[in-house]
Amino acid sequence: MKKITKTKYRKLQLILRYLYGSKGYFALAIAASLISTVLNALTPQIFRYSIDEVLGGSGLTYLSDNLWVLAWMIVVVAVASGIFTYISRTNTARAGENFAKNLRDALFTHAQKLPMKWHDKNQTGDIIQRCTSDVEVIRGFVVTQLLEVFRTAFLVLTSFVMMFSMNVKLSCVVLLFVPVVIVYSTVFYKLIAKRFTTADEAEGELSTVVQENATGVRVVRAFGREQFEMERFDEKNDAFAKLWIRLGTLSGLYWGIGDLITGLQVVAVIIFGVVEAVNGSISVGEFIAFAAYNSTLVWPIRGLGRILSDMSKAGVSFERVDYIIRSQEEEYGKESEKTDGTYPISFQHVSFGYEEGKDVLRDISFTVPEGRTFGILGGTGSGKSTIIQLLARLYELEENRGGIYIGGREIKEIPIEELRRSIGMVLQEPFLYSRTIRENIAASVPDASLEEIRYAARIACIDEAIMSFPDGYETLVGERGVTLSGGQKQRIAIARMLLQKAPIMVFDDSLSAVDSQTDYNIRRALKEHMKEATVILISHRVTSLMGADEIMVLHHGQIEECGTHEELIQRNGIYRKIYDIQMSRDDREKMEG
Ligand SMILES: Nc1ncnc2c1ncn2[C@@H]1O[C@H](COP(=O)(O)OP(=O)(O)OP(=O)(O)O)[C@@H](O)[C@H]1O
Repeated sequence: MKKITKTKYRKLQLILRYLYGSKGYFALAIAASLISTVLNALTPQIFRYSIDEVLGGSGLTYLSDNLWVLAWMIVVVAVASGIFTYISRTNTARAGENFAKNLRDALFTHAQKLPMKWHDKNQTGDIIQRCTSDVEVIRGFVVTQLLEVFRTAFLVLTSFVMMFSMNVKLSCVVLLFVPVVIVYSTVFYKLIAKRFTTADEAEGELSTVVQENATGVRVVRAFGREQFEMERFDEKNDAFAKLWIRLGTLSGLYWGIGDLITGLQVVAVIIFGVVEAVNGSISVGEFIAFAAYNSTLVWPIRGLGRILSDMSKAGVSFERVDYIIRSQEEEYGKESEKTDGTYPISFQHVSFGYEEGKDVLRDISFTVPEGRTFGILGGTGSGKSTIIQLLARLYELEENRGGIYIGGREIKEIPIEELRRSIGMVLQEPFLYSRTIRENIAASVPDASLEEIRYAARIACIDEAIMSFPDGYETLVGERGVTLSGGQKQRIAIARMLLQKAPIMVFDDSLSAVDSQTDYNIRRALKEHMKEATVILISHRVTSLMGADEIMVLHHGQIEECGTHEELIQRNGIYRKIYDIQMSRDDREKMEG
């Protein structure tokens, strides 16, 4: 029970937090809705007067002679009620849209700050769904259901006050049905909530399949996996449809039983009302007004069930959205004394595993003096990328598992933005936005001039290729623009990183898609123009690394050898073996000569 109250409180907190900028609209919507409810409650009283006082001829001669006054009263009440309903609806829509916008903003911003470990655990399709359809469900809850709860509670209160003022016995008959409807709604509320969670999860899985196939369309085609993927989609689609059919069946049952209860309530009011009227305890006008109140009550109370069931959906969506909001952001890093302006890198006895008990790096120690180039060579899965992910704190090093230092400061002590600003990275699989080439290169420095952009592109040996496109640097990348080769993408990513002018530069196998000659040209240009940077070069290719000041050979997460190219060649170990395999005699002569 305590837990339920706590989660309900949490939901309320969530709503209030993101209602900023729309509380006024919301308050106005509630006020207008309440006024319109009171106005609606007046109409049966006008009927009652018309019947008892005018038709019954028991007095109020002015009204008997001027029936049009009553007609006008009904019209005025209806128009006023309409105006207030309009005010309520428009303000509700404003409040709802504003709320949804705030929530989407918060989710997007928060998701940007969540650690890589979190992203590894959560599927993209599911995250997208939480940020879109779940937000919509919550918006619906705030806009419609929450307001409806206020309105229903007020309507029930007003109607019962009116009914009790006319006939207590008959009012008690109506009152008896209220708990029945509420109990039955709550039972369904629980059942529907459970099925909705399953259906929502299935939707997440379906979105993931669609998203994977859309992004990996080339792989699917290249491997002729269309049939397999279609079957996989059909399976998920079937499961999803079945869940919604089951949900529909349950809803059908809910509405059917609801109709039955409503029918019984109306019948009970008619039977008891007629008996009371025959006994003379209620006038005809009162009976008709009573029936009118009863019928205005029936739907909101029935609606209460719908609201509760919708609330159950919203409850699930709240949990799903809250899961993102509650997830811990990356640690920002403590404010410490400023850097001394140097950027040597040092790893001291670093061990790391993505999962507990499965270390992918074991006792790694090395130092890269400032302005030097450090090469890392190793087979796939040997832990090369992990080293740089730890350096940029994309993954956190656990306590007592070694230390990573830049300029003598442990990286945990460096504010994360400062740390990442000082490390320029070109990742193994470069990501380019569907924007122009200029915008893609300038992503690291949005206000860079075209001249600066072109300078970076020249070092990355891509300027010429870009200029050969009809739109040059304004060429669009991606689906609506040019399709770039893997090597072109890599070089654009290199230019983007160079523009950042970071004191540390990391190339994670980022020249793998360019030919040996271009690889060589880029490295030469880099050496010439970026003399001061501390560079980490990761590669499978010995030729890419042989110019480095020091080379570390990784094998299954451990350091196998370390030294300059010449030292490693002379040592006759694994480096020498790789060198011999990779280089044909001709190549060797070309490189050495
Ligand atoms: N996000 C992750 N979650 C779990 N395991 C991971 C993750 N990233 C990498 N690994 C595992 O860690 C090990 C080292 O991976 P890493 O990417 O550092 O290797 P690598 O040397 O860069 O390989 P490659 O040259 O193929 O890129 C691999 O066994 C890999 O499966």
